[in-house]
Amino acid sequence: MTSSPQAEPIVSNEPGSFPWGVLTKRHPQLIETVRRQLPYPPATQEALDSLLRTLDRAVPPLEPGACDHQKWQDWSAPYLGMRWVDAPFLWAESYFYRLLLCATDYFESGPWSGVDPFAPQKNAELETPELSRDLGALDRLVEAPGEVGLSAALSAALWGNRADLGFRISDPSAQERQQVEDLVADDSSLVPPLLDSRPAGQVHLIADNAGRELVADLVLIDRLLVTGRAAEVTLHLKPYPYYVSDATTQDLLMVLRRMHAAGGAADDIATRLAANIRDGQLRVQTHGFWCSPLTFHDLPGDLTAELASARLVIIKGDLNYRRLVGDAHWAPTTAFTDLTSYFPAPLLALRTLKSDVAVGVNSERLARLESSAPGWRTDGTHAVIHARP
Ligand SMILES: O=P(O)(O)OC[C@H]1O[C@](O)(CO)[C@@H](O)[C@@H]1O
Repeated sequence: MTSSPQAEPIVSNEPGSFPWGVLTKRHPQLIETVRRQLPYPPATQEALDSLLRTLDRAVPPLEPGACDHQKWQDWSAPYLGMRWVDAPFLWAESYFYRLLLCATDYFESGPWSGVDPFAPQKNAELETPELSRDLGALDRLVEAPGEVGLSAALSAALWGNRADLGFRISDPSAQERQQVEDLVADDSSLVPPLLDSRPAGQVHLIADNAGRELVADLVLIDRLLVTGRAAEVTLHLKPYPYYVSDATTQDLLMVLRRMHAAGGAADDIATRLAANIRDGQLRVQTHGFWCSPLTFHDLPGDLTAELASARLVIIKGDLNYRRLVGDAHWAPTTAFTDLTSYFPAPLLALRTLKSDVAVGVNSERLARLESSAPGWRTDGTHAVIHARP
């Protein structure tokens, strides 16, 4: 009998460690940013201040009557009352974002209902020169022939994951650091054979960030549909704001609008995708699970059934990757395929590394990384393409 690999969950109580920095520095900064960027009334400012105060105290319960209170009560019961940094990192981050939405009355009826506290940051990104440059470059990408075009679209979707606003809050220089094109692991050669068995099948893309990353994801989706490599695509978005820049339906609409406004190939792609949404070839879905503090080992039955029929599930970003393999101190040489054998469909993970989890790295590469690039796991310069047929 073979046993599944095991590892200790990542917690944040080691001063100076990456997760410690997220919980003790980034989260307070984020509360400040939200408070500054939107003109919240006094009661909301007080709720945000109160959340800020709890961050170096005990983890508080969700208010009774809050949306999904019972679910969060179940997920949170083991950790309420302990220090934030002693709880599993994955759970603590997720719960922080849930409390932030509570503090800003996101789920309450009233004037602030459904107002995205991260909208100013997301909107600003849509006006950056970097995004304009990405949109302008699409004119060349659409002309690239089959394999070259697919590979360029995959690469753009991979590196688009660097554009993550939460990450930039605590590390503003992250975008200036050079990306390392030599991937830490690269299974991209497995992708064409996975897609090309006939007839074309269903592809699902579990999205990560809005803005630049979502533009790249939409270009990849368009490419798959236009070239007949996917018969239909399902795009999974977050049902509500999460981890600062995670993409919601509202963000999708903003991005499509920005692409239309750019003209050229960007406009053509947005026009095709809007038509695909109208005719059902591109389905946009949200599910509460994507904003839960759980790993994909706990995918609910409806999502498992849906993903099981996919030809390929594309999983974007760092957080989804942590949820896929488990947010634990794996030995980096642990096989990606072993950790993901439970997943109900063939999968492709596109991730730039922005947290400590690392798997599927061969031992020579690992030795080189450890000696020459000590920040490789967390500084956003390195990336992996992992596939499991
Ligand atoms: O947007 P992404 O790629 O999922 O990255 C989010 C990541 O940012 C962090 O919040 C901190 O870098 C990680 O904990 C998380 O995995």
